[in-house]
Amino acid sequence: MEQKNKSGGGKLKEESKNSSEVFASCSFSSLGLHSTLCDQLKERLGFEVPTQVQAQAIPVVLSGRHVLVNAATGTGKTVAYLAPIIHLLQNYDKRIQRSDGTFALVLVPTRELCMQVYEILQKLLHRFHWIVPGYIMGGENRSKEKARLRKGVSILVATPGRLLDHLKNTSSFVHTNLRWIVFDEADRILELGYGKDIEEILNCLGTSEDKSVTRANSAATPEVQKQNLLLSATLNEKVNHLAKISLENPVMIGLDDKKILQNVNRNRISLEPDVADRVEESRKMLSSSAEEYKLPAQLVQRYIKVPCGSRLVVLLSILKHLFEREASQKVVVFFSTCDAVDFHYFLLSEFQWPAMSQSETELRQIFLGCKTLRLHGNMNHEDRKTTFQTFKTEKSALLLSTDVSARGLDFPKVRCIIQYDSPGEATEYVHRVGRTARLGEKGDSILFLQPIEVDYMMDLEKHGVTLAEYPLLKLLNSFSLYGPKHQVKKFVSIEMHPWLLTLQRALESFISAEPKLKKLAKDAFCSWVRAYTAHRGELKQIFMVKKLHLGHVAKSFALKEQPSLVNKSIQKQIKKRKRDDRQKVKSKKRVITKS
Ligand SMILES: Nc1ncnc2c1ncn2[C@@H]1O[C@H](COP(=O)(O)OP(=O)(O)OP(=O)(O)O)[C@@H](O)[C@H]1O
Repeated sequence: MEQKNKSGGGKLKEESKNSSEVFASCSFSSLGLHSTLCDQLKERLGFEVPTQVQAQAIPVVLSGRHVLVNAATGTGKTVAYLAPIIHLLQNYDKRIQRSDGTFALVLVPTRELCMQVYEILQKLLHRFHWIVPGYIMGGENRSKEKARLRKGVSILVATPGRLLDHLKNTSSFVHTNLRWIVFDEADRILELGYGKDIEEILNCLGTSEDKSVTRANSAATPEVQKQNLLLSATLNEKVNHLAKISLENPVMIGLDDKKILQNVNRNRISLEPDVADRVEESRKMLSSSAEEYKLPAQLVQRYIKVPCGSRLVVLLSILKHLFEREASQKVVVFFSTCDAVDFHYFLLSEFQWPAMSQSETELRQIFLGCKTLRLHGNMNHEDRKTTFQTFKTEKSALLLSTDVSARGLDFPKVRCIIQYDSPGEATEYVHRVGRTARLGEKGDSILFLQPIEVDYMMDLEKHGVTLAEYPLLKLLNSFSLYGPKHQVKKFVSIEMHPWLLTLQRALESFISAEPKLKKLAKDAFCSWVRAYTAHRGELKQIFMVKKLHLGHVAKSFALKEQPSLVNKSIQKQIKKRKRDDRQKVKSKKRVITKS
């Protein structure tokens, strides 16, 4: 408390600085939005003034131009496209009707994001009852969706697979009046392998590269002015193609001239002041592998270097520290696989502490006394929905998740993001950490790296991401073992720290006594190694499976022994790689001796 008071002045200054970086100094109505819509923004969502990205994007969308928006996570991109679309729809001379079908389509990569955008839409449309919001997504009941589409949905939020399904099979789905297509998290939609679906969708809707098709059709039907919008905090070369086939002379927001110039210099491209050329330069920039990503300036980013065998105990220690330091706390931990999420979820929900109490009377209690939730793609649809809503509303909770939560989800007040398993692509790093430090709020992120993986930081640095080291030893020394603070004796390395050793022993005996958990640990071990072998491209040089010590990996799942049966195929792969490498070295030596 004292500390808070001392730093109060600084904190206030910092907050107002953050706020001026995030918010614009104008009002929603000055951007041209209808007064009722401005009231809704204020009353239903509590938005007083627009964010910077909203102030830039809203007038452009209102003007009818195609747009590509690249702005940091948590800067308000959702309302930047929803508000102007609603304004234009309510402004039609003749009020639109349900029988007119769909006017705007918002494509999103995940079901959770679909629900989130739909909820915001509902709030904004409260006083525009003739504009009907709706959503369709994988996992939902198709016939109910068909019925909704038959009645008519004016603004439809959808995941690509399910949308294509209805475009092909629901004849009563009216989309002849479609005017807007929004790709929210455009790059992720494509990364998830929806590229083909998107092309098919654009073909079905008559909005593809061959713009003549649209024009030819428009001769028969009254001309509908089409407008497409692409948004993401990270754009990559995959978006290039989508931009090419779906955007006509777009306005680029967030791709500032300085960055374009940097890229022009890097690639020795000549820059013309003309808009079309700017677009082309920006596209070239997007395909550059070293694009700098935008991260919230106030986000404190750290890495923690942990030997493989100590990963689990260090994770538990950090979580314990976070939840004991602040009882009201929201934390997300990212894992690479669904099995890993399940294992850690059950472990954290059941692991009791102290496992070996010194006195008979000492009570054992759950190690981590916080509400723990999990979210991944293998869960059933209803459980996913419940977790999503619960984590949104809880004041204090821990969410264990795969990358299904990494994109676009807006969980209020998340204070810390832990990337326990590496995100792989730098874009995923950006989106994972983007679940905290939203809209100028404070946030911390911690990236776990094994000593053999530290080169990953160089990969992040290429994208303008730099991390400081987390003070692990200080944290470990703060734990007391059975009552009085233990004496920190000299120990050779982190993994020999008495706190970690005690915790590891406790976890291992707990797991070995619980067959259900042991099975989960083994499954998680296997899929973790499989995921590790699946890193792509240059990352394979950093995350080298042959450098892993599988016994230590097993230890990180609290297994005393490395599972032998289950990972035969993986071991074969590793042995083969080692053999190949040895042969390469031998043949090189031969070449050298010959020459
Ligand atoms: N003008 C505003 N005033 C106050 N809060 C706002 C405003 N605009 C957006 N917000 C809030 O900011 C948060 C982030 O908004 P949003 O989810 O749209 O960000 P985003 O840029 O799409 O993030 P991501 O890249 O992670 O998808 C949300 O909680 C939203 O309610």
